[in-house]
Amino acid sequence: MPETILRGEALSKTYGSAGVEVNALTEAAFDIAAGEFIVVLGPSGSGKSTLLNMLGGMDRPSAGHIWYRDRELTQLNDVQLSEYRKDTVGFVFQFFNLIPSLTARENVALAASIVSSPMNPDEALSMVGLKERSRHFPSQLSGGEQQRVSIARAIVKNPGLLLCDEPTGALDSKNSIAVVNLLLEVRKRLGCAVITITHNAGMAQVADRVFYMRDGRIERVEVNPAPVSAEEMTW
Ligand SMILES: Nc1ncnc2c1ncn2[C@@H]1O[C@H](COP(=O)(O)OP(=O)(O)OP(=O)(O)O)[C@@H](O)[C@H]1O
Repeated sequence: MPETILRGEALSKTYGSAGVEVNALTEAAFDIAAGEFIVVLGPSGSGKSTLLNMLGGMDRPSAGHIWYRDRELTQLNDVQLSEYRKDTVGFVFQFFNLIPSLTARENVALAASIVSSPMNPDEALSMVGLKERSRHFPSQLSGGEQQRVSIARAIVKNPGLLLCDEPTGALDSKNSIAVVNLLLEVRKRLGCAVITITHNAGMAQVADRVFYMRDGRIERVEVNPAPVSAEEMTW
């Protein structure tokens, strides 16, 4: 039985002050195992990003508890939470967020330079199939290639957790399938849990489990009895 690495208990997040409060997340509870691939689906405003922000230590819940392995994130001080974000969590964003003045390799090497046990940047770029493009700047790469560099930047940390916010949102179907394929490959090679928000319900076909969110709640969780490969997905 794979080890549970993330656990949430009665997790809630309220934004705003009295009178104009938004309950972005309400009493979310979950267990996520090492190596699991979780897809989070839900309408706009249903709380997907809020949930991801809590898991990545980018924000703190208003109530409830989160554990990463045996550390309760909700008990960490700001410095400890920043260490957790830096060393444990890889982030992949919709619009890549690469530093335009740095080459692909420099973007990856910069991430490697600030963590405690990084992978070799060239190895990370090889894993995403971009070793030969390592001297290119982001503007010299296609969207799909930029997203692969951003995945290399996330995995060079050797993260226990890879959090993706609409990783295919800016890509065409061919590049989207390639990115999903890569996320599955990374999960297999590194054994990290992958949690990805998407508006493309097709991605649910590759997931181990799908979290369906609505009005700030994890409305239901479905186990996928037969996850398919990225190539078999209908996009
Ligand atoms: N910093 C904030 N201040 C105030 N309200 C916020 C803040 N962040 C999110 N919200 C509100 O919380 C609710 C959930 O937002 P969230 O961004 O988590 O939804 P989402 O499912 O990720 O949406 P989308 O698919 O559009 O990105 C929304 O009503 C949103 O307006």
